[in-house]
Amino acid sequence: MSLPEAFIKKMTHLMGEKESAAFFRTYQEQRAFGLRANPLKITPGVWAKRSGFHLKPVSFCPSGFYYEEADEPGKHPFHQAGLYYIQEPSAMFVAEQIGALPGEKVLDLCAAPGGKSTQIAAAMDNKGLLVTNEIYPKRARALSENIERMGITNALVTNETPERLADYFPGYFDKILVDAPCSGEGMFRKDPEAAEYWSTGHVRECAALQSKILDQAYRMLGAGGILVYSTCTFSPEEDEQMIDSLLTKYPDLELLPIEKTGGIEDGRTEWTESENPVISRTARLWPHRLSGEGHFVAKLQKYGDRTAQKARPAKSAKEVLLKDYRLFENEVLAEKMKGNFFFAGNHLFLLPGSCPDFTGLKVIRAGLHLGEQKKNRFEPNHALALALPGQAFRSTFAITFEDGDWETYLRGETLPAPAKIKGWSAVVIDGFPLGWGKAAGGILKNYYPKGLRRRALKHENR
Ligand SMILES: C[S@@+](CC[C@H](N)C(=O)[O-])C[C@H]1O[C@@H](n2cnc3c(N)ncnc32)[C@H](O)[C@@H]1O
Repeated sequence: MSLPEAFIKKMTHLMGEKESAAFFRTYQEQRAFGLRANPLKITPGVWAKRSGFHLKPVSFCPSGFYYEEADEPGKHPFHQAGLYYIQEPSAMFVAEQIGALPGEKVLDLCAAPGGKSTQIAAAMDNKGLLVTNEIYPKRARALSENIERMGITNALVTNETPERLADYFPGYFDKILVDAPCSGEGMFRKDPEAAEYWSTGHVRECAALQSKILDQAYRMLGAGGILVYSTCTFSPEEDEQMIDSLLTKYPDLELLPIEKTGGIEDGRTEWTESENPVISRTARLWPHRLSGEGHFVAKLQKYGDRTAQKARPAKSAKEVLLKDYRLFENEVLAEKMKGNFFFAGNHLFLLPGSCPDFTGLKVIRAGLHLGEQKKNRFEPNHALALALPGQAFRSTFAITFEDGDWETYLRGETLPAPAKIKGWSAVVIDGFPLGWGKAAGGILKNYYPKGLRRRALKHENR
């Protein structure tokens, strides 16, 4: 592939002749492909055995695997069932650094399409609150779809600017990830368009934007809280220099060490003006040092005792309004749902535990979308099928990968149903829910969402 002249010159100057030669050689080689098993649905070990793909573990992510391009995991129905997320291998290192725990309040500020958010949510085991935000509406919708597919029930998906979010949540979060918009130098192999768009001016613009986003992240971080900053670019202006100036601007931030294995290297102190040795605590993932693309990661902590601020809790719907839902639940689900129910118009959600009042924020998904209250009846949402295990449904319509009915189902067509299956049934592939169907008179009506039908059958690497 062809690289911008000014980029070649800059990297050669920074790295020296010998190292830059090894670095540039990677652009002639094929990149590595990765996917991450979804522990909310299957343990990584079991997944590796069942997948049928050619998998090798990613050393720095316990649920991560390299796959071979010919495996085409984006076309497999297990992808639609949310058993894994296709993700560039180096990117998997970032969310591991957050160390999110069940019950915490975590923010992913620049989250679409959701690679890191889905990894963070898995670490939280759907407990606590994950605010996952994206500034652009279309990308926020893609993020929301991925949150749904992976069976995540503790997320508020927001479509806000960092400024508006910070006005709403000052000092609120235990942990924040800023996976910043950047000049994307580390992704030139994966996304050659980024190379066409590259210029030294664009690097400067990105750095200015990142600094503003970090200011807002700092405002939202509680005392004692952890902030992880990452980019997929090599430019020191967006990486070490960004962290150097952040430490000067906010003396109550401390740069924490990152454990580096599997070819991950220290950040380059010598590429900052201050040459502050602490900068070496940051991490660089280089394509010539490991099997993956370029990334930079820094982990910081705000001094002080853990005193993240509290917010007013969201108001929950009265039980009397849940009558039709409860009838549906009684008929279709094996167990009764507990927690804070919330109506947005006719749509019913089960909110994440300790969910704050989000009136006034642009929220496009609030916890688990249970379904829609229709006239005198309740219709389940796709998210409900994907959030529960196969055993959670009283009636299931079972298909297998081998029988091929999954293709008919993902195209949105009806299927012949055995007479014993009646009403709402979860369509399960090899035991894993894929979506809803409704059986009557020997036919299974298809409730696979229209917007997903076409996409479900073509390869997508988001
Ligand atoms: C590197 S991508 C995030 C990738 C994502 N974390 C993942 O793992 O899938 C950066 C995101 O920042 C968003 N973004 C762009 N401008 C922004 C801004 N001014 N404030 C916040 N986010 C912004 C982009 O739309 C993009 O989705």
